[in-house]
Formats: sequence, C-alpha cells, structure tokens
Amino acid sequence: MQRLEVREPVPYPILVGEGVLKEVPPLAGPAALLFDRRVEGFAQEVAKALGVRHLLGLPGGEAAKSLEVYGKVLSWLAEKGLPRNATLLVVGGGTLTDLGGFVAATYLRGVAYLAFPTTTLAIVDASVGGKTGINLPEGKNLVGAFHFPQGVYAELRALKTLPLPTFKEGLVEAFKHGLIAGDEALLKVEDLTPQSPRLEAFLARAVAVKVRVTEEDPLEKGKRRLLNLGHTLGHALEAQTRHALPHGMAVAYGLLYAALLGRALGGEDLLPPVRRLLLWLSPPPLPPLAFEDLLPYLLRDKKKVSESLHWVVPLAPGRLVVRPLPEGLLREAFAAWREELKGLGLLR
Ligand SMILES: NC(=O)c1ccc[n+]([C@@H]2O[C@H](COP(=O)([O-])OP(=O)(O)OC[C@H]3O[C@@H](n4cnc5c(N)ncnc54)[C@H](O)[C@@H]3O)[C@@H](O)[C@H]2O)c1
Ligand SMILES: O=C(O)C(=O)C[C@@H](O)[C@H](O)[C@H](O)COP(=O)(O)O
Ligand SMILES: [Zn+2]
Repeated sequence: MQRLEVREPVPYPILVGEGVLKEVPPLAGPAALLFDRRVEGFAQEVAKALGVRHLLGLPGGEAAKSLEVYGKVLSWLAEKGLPRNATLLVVGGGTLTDLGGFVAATYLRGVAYLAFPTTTLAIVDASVGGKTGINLPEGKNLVGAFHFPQGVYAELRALKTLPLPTFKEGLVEAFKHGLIAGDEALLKVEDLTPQSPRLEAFLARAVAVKVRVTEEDPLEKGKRRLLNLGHTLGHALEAQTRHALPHGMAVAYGLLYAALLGRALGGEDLLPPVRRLLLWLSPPPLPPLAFEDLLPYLLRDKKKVSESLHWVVPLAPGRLVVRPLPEGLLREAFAAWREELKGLGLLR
C-alpha cells in the first residue's frame, strides 16, 4: 500500500493499494454516501466498514455532472436532514467525485467529504487536488468550486470490474503527468494492465505529480494550469460530441494537438510517444471536424484571460509554457492534427 500526505492548502492523506478501508479513521459525525451504481458492491462494503446508513446510487458518466442530478442530490441530503457536521463519502469514478465534491462544497455552504475513487482516472487525477464541478450544455466543468477532500482512499480491488478501455483512459492523465513533470516512467503506459505488479507504484507516482503541482498552486493562479495540458481541445471535443467521447480519450486527442503546437514553437518532437499512446488506447475515430465546429467550445475555456485563450504547450518533457497563440498557428496545427489522425486511422 502506498501512502502520500498532502500538506497544502489543507492536509489530507491519499492511500493507494489493497485493504485501504482499514486505514479510514472513524467518522466523527453523521454521514451519507454517494455511489456509482456500477460499484454498488464496493460501496456497500465502504458503508458497512464506516457505519453509513444513508446511501444514494447514481449512474456514472458525464450525465451525473448535470444541474439536474446536482439538484437531486442536494434535495436528498436535505430530506435526510444531514447537518453541517456531516461527511459525504463519494464512491465512483471522476464524474462521481467531481459531482460529489461539488455537492459537498455547496450543501449547507460546505461539508466534509472523503473520496473512494474506483477508476484509474479518478485515482491519478480527479479525486486529488480539490477541483470539483459539473457541466453545462455549453461546455465542460463550467460550474464548480475548489473544495478539498479530507482523505482519498483508492482501493485497487475496486478496479477489478473496470472495463479495459476505461482502465487505459485513466492512464492518459498519468501520461500527461509524465510530460508535465518530465518523468519518463509515467510515459510508459503501454505495457500496464490491471494485473501488473507495478500498477500500485505507477498510480502512486502519477498521483505524486498531481499532489506536487496542486500543493504549489491549489487555486490555479499559475502552475496548476499545466494540469490542463491537452484539455483545451479535449474539452471541446467532449462537448461537441455531447460526451460520446469520454474524457481520457478526448485528452489523448488533445495531447496530440498540444504536441503539434509544441513542434510549431520549436520544441522537441513529442509526436512519437503521443502517437504510441493513441495507438495503444485505440479511441473511437473522430468525425471530420472543422476548426469552426470546436471554436465555440474553445472560447469557453477557463484559461481564457480577457479575450485571449491560453494554451498549455509542451516544449519537452518537464518544459511547458502557457501562452496565447496566433489564430493562424492554431489553424495550421489543426490541419496537421487532422492529417495525423488520418495517418493513425483515427478519422472517420
Ligand atoms: N476534478 C479533477 O481534477 C478532474 C481530473 C480529471 C478528470 N476529471 C473529470 O473526471 C471525469 C472522468 O472520470 P472517469 O474516467 O473516472 O469517468 P466516470 O466516472 O464516468 O467512469 C467511467 C465509467 O466507468 C464506470 N465505473 C466506474 N468505476 C467502475 C468500476 N470500478 N468498475 C466498473 N465500472 C466502473 C462508470 O459508471 C462510467 O461508466 C470527467 O468528467 C473529467 O472531467 C476531473
Ligand atoms: O486538476 C486540475 O487542475 C486539472 O486541470 C486536471 C484535469 O485533468 C481535469 O480534467 C480538470 O477537471 C479540468 O479542469 P478545468 O478547470 O479545465 O475544467
Ligand atoms: Zn482531465
């Protein structure tokens, strides 16, 4: 079992491994548990271990991150009369931890929450660092809050039911962390499987990158923007496809675009590892999109400063810049991106 201690802006532990439930301290007050129905068995185990009686199951996926579901969960907590000293436990993938974290941030102006991530993506990224939120039809994560968990407990036994494509998707965010930190070991995702003996150490290494960045800049005033590598285009693809393309796959497509931007700015050629990532991931091929199809979504990116979009561009592993770019360069890179997709057999 791996244990990391986050220190800033609030201290909380992150445990990754088998048997982590034994490490959760007893709950101080009343509690409620929100879970993804696909992991009901594990959620029952968590509830039993911690003596939680109020449970609400929801379908996972982006549909969970809607104003409608958000309102439904708030009303459920209010009906149960959960007080301000209650703790919300959230069991599921990144969509559940984003939704549940946001509910915890706003119910009674904020209650404590514990995350029990059940996807690789939620373990290495979504459950850590306090970004919570939901989507609007206009785009991804347009409503949210920073609200930090009191603990993150990643029980790897819960991954046993995870479909292989979803397992792989989470490792895209680990690959992203490898590019950000210049950690070559995190770029080697292709030979990882749910059975790999090195999985636990690999996941913890990827979490450590997220912890370092969010400790340094918890509220995304500067360095934390690096964690958005691949996300400006990725989020636009998710929204434009009405979430037919899931997050990790969209980010992988976005990383390819980011690598092309890096090459255009004179950076190292990062295309070979990103191409390998995409071939291994094998995401659904994209329709023949035009730059204009994505533009409305790109313009809602939260890194925009006044009228100017800011792009996270990798110049080499561990060397990234965040800056505005001329539209001509963005369009040229988009044309090159489509050519790349054609070459990889990823354009319909
Ligand atoms: N807050 C953050 O810092 C942050 C970081 C990265 C991603 N995200 C968000 O996370 C979301 C993506 O997370 P995700 O990839 O975990 O998606 P998800 O929560 O939709 O889970 C993916 C699928 O796996 C199912 N599932 C979950 N755990 C399972 C298990 N153990 N066995 C079988 N099925 C299981 C879900 O029901 C869903 O169908 C996106 O909304 C993204 O925006 C947030
Ligand atoms: O934690 C962060 O900061 C990130 O940007 C991590 C991303 O992987 C994640 O998808 C996040 O939800 C994106 O946030 P957003 O602010 O771009 O909506
Ligand atoms: Zn992400």
